[in-house]
Amino acid sequence: MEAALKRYFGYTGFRPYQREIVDTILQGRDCLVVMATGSGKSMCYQIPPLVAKKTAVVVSPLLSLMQDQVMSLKQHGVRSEYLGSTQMNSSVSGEAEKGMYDVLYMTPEKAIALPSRFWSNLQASGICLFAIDEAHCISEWGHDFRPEYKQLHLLREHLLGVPFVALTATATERVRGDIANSLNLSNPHVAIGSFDRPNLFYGVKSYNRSMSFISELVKDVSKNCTVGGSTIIYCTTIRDTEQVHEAMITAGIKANIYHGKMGSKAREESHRSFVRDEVLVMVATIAFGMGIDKPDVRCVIHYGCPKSLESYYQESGRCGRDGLPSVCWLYYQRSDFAKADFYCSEATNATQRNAIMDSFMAAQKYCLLATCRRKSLLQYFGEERYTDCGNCDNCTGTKNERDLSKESFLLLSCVKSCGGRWGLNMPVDVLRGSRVKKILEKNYDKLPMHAMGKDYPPNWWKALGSLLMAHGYLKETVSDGFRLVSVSPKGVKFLSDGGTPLVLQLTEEMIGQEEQGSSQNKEGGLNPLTTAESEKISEEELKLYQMLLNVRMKLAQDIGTAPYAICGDQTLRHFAKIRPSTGARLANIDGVNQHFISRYSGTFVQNIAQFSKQLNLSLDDSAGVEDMMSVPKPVNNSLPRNLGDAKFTSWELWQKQEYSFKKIAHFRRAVPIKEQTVISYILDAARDGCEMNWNRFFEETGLTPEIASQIRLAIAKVGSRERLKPIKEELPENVTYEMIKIFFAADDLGALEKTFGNGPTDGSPAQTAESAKPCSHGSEALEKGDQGDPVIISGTCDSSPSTKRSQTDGTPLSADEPVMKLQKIEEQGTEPTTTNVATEDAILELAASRNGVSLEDAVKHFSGSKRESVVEMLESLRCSFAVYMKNGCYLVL
Ligand SMILES: Nc1ncnc2c1ncn2[C@@H]1O[C@H](COP(=O)(O)OP(=O)(O)OP(=O)(O)O)[C@@H](O)[C@H]1O
Repeated sequence: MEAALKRYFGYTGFRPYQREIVDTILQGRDCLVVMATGSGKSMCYQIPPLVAKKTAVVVSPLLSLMQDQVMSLKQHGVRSEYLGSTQMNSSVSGEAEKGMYDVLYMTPEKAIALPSRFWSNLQASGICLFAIDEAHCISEWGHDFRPEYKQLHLLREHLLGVPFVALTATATERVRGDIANSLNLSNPHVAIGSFDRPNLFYGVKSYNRSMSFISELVKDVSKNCTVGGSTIIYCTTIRDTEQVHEAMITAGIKANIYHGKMGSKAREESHRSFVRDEVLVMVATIAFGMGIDKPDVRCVIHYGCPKSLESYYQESGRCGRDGLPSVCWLYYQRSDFAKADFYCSEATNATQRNAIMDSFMAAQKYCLLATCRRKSLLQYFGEERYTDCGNCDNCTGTKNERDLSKESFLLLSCVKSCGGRWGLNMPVDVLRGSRVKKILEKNYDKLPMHAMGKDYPPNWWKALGSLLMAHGYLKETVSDGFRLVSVSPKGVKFLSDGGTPLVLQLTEEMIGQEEQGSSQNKEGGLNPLTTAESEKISEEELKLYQMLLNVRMKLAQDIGTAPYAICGDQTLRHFAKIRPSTGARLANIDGVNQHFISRYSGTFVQNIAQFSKQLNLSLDDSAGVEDMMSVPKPVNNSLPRNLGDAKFTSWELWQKQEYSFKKIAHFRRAVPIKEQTVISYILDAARDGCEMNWNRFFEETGLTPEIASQIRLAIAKVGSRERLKPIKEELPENVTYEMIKIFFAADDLGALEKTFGNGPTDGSPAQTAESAKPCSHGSEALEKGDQGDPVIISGTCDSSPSTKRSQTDGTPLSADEPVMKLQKIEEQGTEPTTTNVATEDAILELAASRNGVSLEDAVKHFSGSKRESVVEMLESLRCSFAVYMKNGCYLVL
C-alpha cells in the first residue's frame, strides 16, 4: 500500500484513517467515511484499485469535479476516466467494461442508467469498490440533497460482494444514518475524523459597506496574488459579486466571476481557468461550492455573513486543502444579521423557520465571538477542544480587556425593563434616547436609563449585547422566527449584586466602533500568517519558489492541465528550500511520484540549478528542511500554561488526531525525533492538565496492569524510587527503563488507578516474567538507561511500536518481522561479517528483506564493495524509482 502511495502520489505516509480504510476496503467490507475537507478522503478509494489491480467506480455529483480529478489522476500515472453527459469519447464506456481503468468516475444518473450488462462485464473484469463521494447528497437532511443518490442502492444487486464506500465531509448523526440506510451498508466500518483544519487561520472583521472598504479588500487580495496564492471571495448576493469583481478588474487583478445566473458554459470556463491558475481570484456566490478540487487555494474571504455555520465551514474548507498554512476571513456588517427573514422565507412551516434561524444565529455568534474561533466552530460540530488554538484572530490579537460593569449594568437593566419581549434593537434604541413611536407608546422614554447610552454608537451597544450573551448574562430565544433577548439568571444576579466589576475582552467590532470608523485598515490586512513567514523561507528562496511556479505553469499550459496536477505547492516549496541537484534527490521529496520523475524531473533539476546560480543559492541544502517541515506556527500562541509548541503539537496529534508515537516522531520532520521524546512530550502535556486517553496510551506503550503491578512490587522491594537500576534489576528483562519511567509519571498523575483500578497494580502478587507482555516501544526509545547501562538500539527502519519486541529473551523472530539488532550483540561481534559484493539486485534484496536499509547498514553489509559504489548504486536505484528514501532508510517500491 505504501509503495503505491509513493509510486503514484509521491507521499511516504498515510494520513490518519487512510490506511485502515484502504485495508478494510481491500478486505471487501463496506465503509462510511466522515472526514474533514482536505483530509484525504479521495486517497481512500484511489489506492485500493492500484493495489488490487481492479477498477474502482466512484459516483460523484458534479461533472466539473470528476473532470478535475481525472485530469489530476492522469498526471499521476493512474488510468482514469469518467462517464457522464459531457464525455465525448464514445469508447470510454467499452474500455471501462473491460477493466481498462483504475478509477472510473460517473454521475449518479449515469450509474443508474447503465445497463446491467455493463456491470456484469465490469464485475468479470474486476471491480474492487463502489464509492459514493459527497454521500450527504443522499439525505434530505443534508445541505445538498440529490434525489438520484437515493437510487444508488439498486446497484447492489449487480455488484454482489463489492464493498460500498460512502464518503462525506459533513454529516450529522441523522445524515449518517440516512446514508447507511439508503445504501444498505452492511456492518460498515465507520471512520469519523476530526473536523479540525489546523492549517487554517480563522479571522473575522466588521466592515462598513463602502467603496473605500472594497479598495482595501482589493489591496489585500492583490498582496496574496503576488505570492502566487489563489483566493476565493464568497459574496452573499449577485450584486455584490459583480461589484467586487469589477473592483478587482479595475485594479488590474486577474479575477473571474461565478454565480447562478451565468450560463453553464460561462460558469464552466470561469471554473476551468481558475483551476488552471490562469486567474488567481474567483469572486462568487455559494453556487461555486461543492466540486472545487483545487488544493492550493490560500485564502477564502466571505464578504457578508453566511447563512449558517455549516455552510461557512464547507465554503471556508475549500482553503488550504494541501495542508499548507492558509487563511479564512469573514467580513460582516450588522445589517447582514437582518437577512434572517430572507433566509426564513424558504421555510414552509414554523419548525423549519426556527431551524433556519438557529443556523443563522450560530453564524452570527461566530462573527461576534471574542474567544477562540476554532474552539467554537468545533464545538458546534460536537467536537470538544480544551485549549485555545493560537491560530485565529481572537487567539493572536492583543487582549483588549476593560471593566464594562457600568455599561453592562445599563444594558441589562434596560433589557429587563423592556420586558425581554424584543431583540436587541429596542433596548439599544432606548439607551440611545430614541423617541420613535413604539418607544413612546410603550412609555420606554420614561425609563431611567433612557438616553443614558449616548456615549457609544448603536452598534457598540449591540456588540456588547452579543458579548453579554456569549458570557451568559443575556439569553436569546427564537419564537415563531423572532429573536427575543432577555436577562438570564446570571444576569439577574449581576444586577442584584450591583457594582461588581465585570472585566471583559472588547470585541474587534467594539474597538472599531470606539475608533469611530471601520476597522479594516488595521495592520495585518488579510494575511497575518503569510506562508513565507510561517515557513521561514528566505527571500531568495521565495524568489526561486516563484520562478518554479512559473516553470510549473508553463509545463501545465503545454500539456493542457492544471498546475497543481503536476505537483503541489508544498512540493515546489521543498524544491526551493532543498534545491536538489539530481533526479534521485528530487525523487525523494514528498509529493514527487514516479510519473513526475519520468516526465519532469529533468526540467526541474535544470531550472533549479540555473535559478539557484542566479540567486546565489547553493544546491542540496538539507539544513533548512527541518524548518519548513515544522507544524505551521500560530502567532502568539496561547498554549496551556507553560507547555511549549512542540509538546503541545505532539499531544494534540496524539490525543486529537490519534497519531501513533512513530508517526508523531516523523511528523513534518526531515530528521525524526525519538519516540521516547514524543512520549515524554505527551506526558508533560498530561502533567500540564491536558486531557489524556490513558487506555490508549498504556496500550501503545505496552504498560499492562500486570507490568504495572510488577513495577510496583519492585519499587516496594527496593524501598525507593530514587534510582532506576535497582528497580530494573528486580524486574523481568522485558520490562524496560522506559516503562518504569512511564509508570512513575502515570502513577504521579493518578492515571494508573483510574485506568486499571486497584486491581493488579495494587500489590497483587507479581506476575512471572513469561506472563508479562513485552514492552512495545521501550526497546528503541531508550538508547541508554538512566544509569548509563547500554540497552537496545534498533538497527532497522521500522521502529513501529507494534512491530517491535525486546530480543533479550532470545525468542527467534519470525520471517516477516523486521530484523532487530542488539547493541550488546554487536559489541560481542555476533553480527555476521560478510564479504558480500554489492550489485543493484543484491541491494534490492537486502532492502526488501529488512523492510528498508540505511546507507551505513548497506555499506557494512557489502563489505566487499567500496562505499562510493554502494552509494552510487543506491542513488541510481532511487533515480529509477526502484527504491525510495524514508527516515534515512532505503525502501523498495
Ligand atoms: N497521505 C497523504 N500525504 C500527503 N498528502 C496527502 C495524503 N493524502 C491526501 N493528500 C493530499 O491532501 C489534499 C486533499 O486530499 P483530498 O482531495 O483527497 O481530500 P478530501 O478529503 O477528498 O477533500 P474534499 O472533502 O474537499 O473532497 C490533496 O492535495 C492530496 O493530494
